[in-house]
Amino acid sequence: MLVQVLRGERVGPAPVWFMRQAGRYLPEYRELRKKASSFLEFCYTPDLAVEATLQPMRRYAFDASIVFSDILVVPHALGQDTWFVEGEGPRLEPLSDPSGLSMKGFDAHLTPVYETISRLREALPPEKALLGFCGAPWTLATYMVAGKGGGEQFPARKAAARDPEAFQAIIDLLVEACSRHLVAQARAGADALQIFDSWASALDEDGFSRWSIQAIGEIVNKVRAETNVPIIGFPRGAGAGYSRFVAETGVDAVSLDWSVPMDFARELQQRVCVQGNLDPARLVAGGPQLDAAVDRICDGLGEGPFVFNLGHGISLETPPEHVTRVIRRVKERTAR
Ligand SMILES: Cc1c2[nH]c(c1CCC(=O)O)Cc1[nH]c(c(CCC(=O)O)c1C)Cc1[nH]c(c(CCC(=O)O)c1C)Cc1[nH]c(c(C)c1CCC(=O)O)C2
Repeated sequence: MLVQVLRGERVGPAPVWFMRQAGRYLPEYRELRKKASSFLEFCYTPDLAVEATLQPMRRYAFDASIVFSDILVVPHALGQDTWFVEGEGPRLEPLSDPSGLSMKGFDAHLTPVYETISRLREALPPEKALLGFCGAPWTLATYMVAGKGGGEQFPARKAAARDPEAFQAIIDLLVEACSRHLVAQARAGADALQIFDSWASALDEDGFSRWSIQAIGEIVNKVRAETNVPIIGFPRGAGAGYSRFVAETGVDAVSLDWSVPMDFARELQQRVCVQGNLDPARLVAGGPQLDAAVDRICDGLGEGPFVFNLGHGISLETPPEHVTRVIRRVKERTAR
């Protein structure tokens, strides 16, 4: 069902899944997480990654499942030292010379992710879609250059402005790597793919054209040449830039952050399927304001091709029962 909707059909009730639907807000994940000494080891252990992916599918009536992995497995597979500090987030050895990175050994490094996907495709009922994903080149580059997240991605913006040719070389390598990674996920059994440009918001207009739209457009072309699975783009915080993103990248669907106004979302929906865009803070807070926000999104977008989702990843603080309540409400509100 998710796949038809991403291709532009309107089906009722709307499919629902949540970005980061697996993970630390679930007690069963926190328990499972103890079985690996590091987060990356967890991601590269198919038994654990399969189980973490399935946990929210057992608890909730989600229509789609997203493979448990991380966007930073790509720089790691290219040879950049990458690790996660508990309670802080990702750390990488800041990239000084991209010539140290290479595609050699890339596929072998990521084999556990593909094995996780093929096992998941077998374990999930056929009506539940399985999503593969990658980070967009710009977002990956922000972590690779700075060695961590945060700070409005100043180090990467500075690097791109100072030496665009050198920065382009990093982006080109990432276009190649992300395309390979997405195609391999589709071949392993992913029914749809999402490209997370989580830090698109940090770019000015020229930067957005070159580092987000152009790079993602190239990935879309490369992936389309090899598979026909639908592709969702998520240029988080792109604002008015969402229009050009939709027109120029060729994505099948666009995921909207919570700042996108409803009228604008409906305009975008004339061209592609839209996904979104509940503020994760509303999901944490719960109560009548949550119901009202869910209704507003369903009523505004439910008539066209639409996937209900959050405007960004689920918060750690989310009470699990609020998720049940939202899914039920979306199903009622978008039924026909
Ligand atoms: C920017 C980004 C990252 N990773 C991801 C993005 C893009 C989406 C977004 O913007 O949030 C994507 C991602 N990361 C993870 C998933 C799969 C799980 C799912 O969606 O259900 C997905 C799709 C697991 C994860 N990735 C991470 C965790 C938490 C670590 C742990 O459980 O030990 C999980 C479950 C760690 C991670 N990974 C990353 C950060 C910044 C962090 C630290 C912040 C945090 O802890 O939430 C990089």
